[in-house]
Amino acid sequence: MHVYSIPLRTRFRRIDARDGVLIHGPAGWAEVSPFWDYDDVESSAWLRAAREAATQPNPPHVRDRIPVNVTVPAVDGERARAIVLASGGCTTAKVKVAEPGQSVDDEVERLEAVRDALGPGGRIRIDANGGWDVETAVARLTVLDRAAGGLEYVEQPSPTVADLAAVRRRTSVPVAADESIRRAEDPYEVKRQDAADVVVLKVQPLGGVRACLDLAADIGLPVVVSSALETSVGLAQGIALAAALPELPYACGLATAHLFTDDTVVRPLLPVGGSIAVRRPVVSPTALERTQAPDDVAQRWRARLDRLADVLDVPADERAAW
Ligand SMILES: O=C(O)CCC(=O)C1=CC=C[C@@H](O)[C@@H]1C(=O)O
Ligand SMILES: [Mg+2]
Repeated sequence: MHVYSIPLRTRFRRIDARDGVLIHGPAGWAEVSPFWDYDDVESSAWLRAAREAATQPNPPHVRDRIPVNVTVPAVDGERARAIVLASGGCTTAKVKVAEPGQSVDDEVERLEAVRDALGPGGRIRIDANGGWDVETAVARLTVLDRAAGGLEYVEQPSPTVADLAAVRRRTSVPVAADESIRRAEDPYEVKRQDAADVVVLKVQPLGGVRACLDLAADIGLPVVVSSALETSVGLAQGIALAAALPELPYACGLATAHLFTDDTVVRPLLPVGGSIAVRRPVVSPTALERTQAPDDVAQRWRARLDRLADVLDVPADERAAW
């Protein structure tokens, strides 16, 4: 197994460096990188996804390239513009909003800059990570929809499924559910409450590519595959899911290798012409050496991985092979 620690180019999700574990199995390398604020039971889904990737081949794919969005963190207008222009041809941008400590003016500036960089034909979606109450969301969406020159959708404007349903009834901007799917006890509640137009699926938190394919088939809503802010080893599972889905009407949030200063593979999964080629990237010994976590971080991960393996009752011989 390999424990990595890689600085991010810009602070994202209130973290400056990302760390996690790569485990090895008969089908290749796989990533386990639950955020540190997730408990062991929630994080065990991430290990379930990695065990699938390490032991089973990817399901058959129906497309060879995955259209992706550029992800724009909560940066100023100038940085936002530069990120879009350096995105590898992405014509859809996902812009972070509702960042603690920032104002609506910061968001307007960011969205105007992204629109300017994309041109009139580009698509802009925003992600509030559940940061607004319903009233704030409804008011903010009017302003931000105008600043962006039209929003494709808003991802998780408010925390609960009932909130999403309420926002959705009061705005013309389509609503996407992210945390209400990947952190929910019952992801189908979104469908039952008519709370979203789109669902965001992330392979690690939802327990693997096959679990996501089943969820997509059963929930009956359009799907966007997004990353969990992973190295290219983890991203490859998102790519595998996006490649296997029968329908893929939107660009996916899988262009996040750009947010990292380094990667665990020879050729990171980065977009060219706005899409990422479907392939499993090759882990290289030199990349592993470069991204090796300091001892204290590595020890914390080894202990955490053991606890997650206990939750899933992983046999000793399988653990030893990691
Ligand atoms: O969807 C994307 O464009 C990139 C991935 C992304 O935004 C996220 C990855 C991981 C954790 C989250 O805070 C965040 C999200 O909420 O979608
Ligand atoms: Mg999100």
